[in-house]
Amino acid sequence: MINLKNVNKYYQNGDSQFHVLKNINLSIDSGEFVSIMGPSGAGKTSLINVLGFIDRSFEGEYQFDGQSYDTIDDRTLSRLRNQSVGFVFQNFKLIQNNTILENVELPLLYGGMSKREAKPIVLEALEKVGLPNSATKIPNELSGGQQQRVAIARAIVHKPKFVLADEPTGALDSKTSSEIMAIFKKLNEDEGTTVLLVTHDKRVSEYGDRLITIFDGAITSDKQVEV
Ligand SMILES: Nc1ncnc2c1ncn2[C@@H]1O[C@H](COP(=O)(O)OP(=O)(O)OP(=O)(O)O)[C@@H](O)[C@H]1O
Repeated sequence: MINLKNVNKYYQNGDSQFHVLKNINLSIDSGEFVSIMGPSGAGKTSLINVLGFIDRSFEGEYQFDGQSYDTIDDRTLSRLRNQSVGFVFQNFKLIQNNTILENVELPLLYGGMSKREAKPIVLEALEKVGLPNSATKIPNELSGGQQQRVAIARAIVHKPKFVLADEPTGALDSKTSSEIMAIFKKLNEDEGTTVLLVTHDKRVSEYGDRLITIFDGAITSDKQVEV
């Protein structure tokens, strides 16, 4: 599904260039659960931004489902992003003035669905993340762990090709982190959801079936995790 070939990325800082992604070659198949670990500044977020069709200013090739997308226009790219990727962030990024239902329905409405059509699909997604009775609440009425469940529901509601989770447990205590990771694991095992997860936390990374380590902009190891 995902195929990065010789990807290099540079940030321009005035006159100097910073080489943030170094010759990245990476293939990820549908259904995988991949953890990406590396120290702060290693380039994890930069890599996620390339993988999630947010950043296209890189050298090399990104083939997605066999197609190279570097020549498509910005509007098509953003449609591809909306349809193909579900994002989960460390700080949830929910819209505080909207209800949980309104937060989770957004990817479906972007895809052209009516609110009436979206509602049962949203309720099913909330059920999957263990929040069956929260649709009319607002994010502030929920705990951090519950808000992250809402963010996961929003990320999966439109059945994207893959979910990108950037430090999804970074703001949570260890018990809540385990609960959140159990949801990702269940989605991966029961629904075949492809999960790409960035974390600093070794215990969190162990939920994945494959562990990629990135150091100084380069992939330094990439291996299946023994069970
Ligand atoms: N827009 C930018 N312009 C210049 N340098 C940047 C920019 N964004 C990131 N960097 C630098 O690139 C390096 C990698 O950043 P990146 O955010 O990808 O790392 P990371 O592994 O995600 O780190 P963290 O775990 O702290 O989030 C860092 O040294 C950072 O300072």
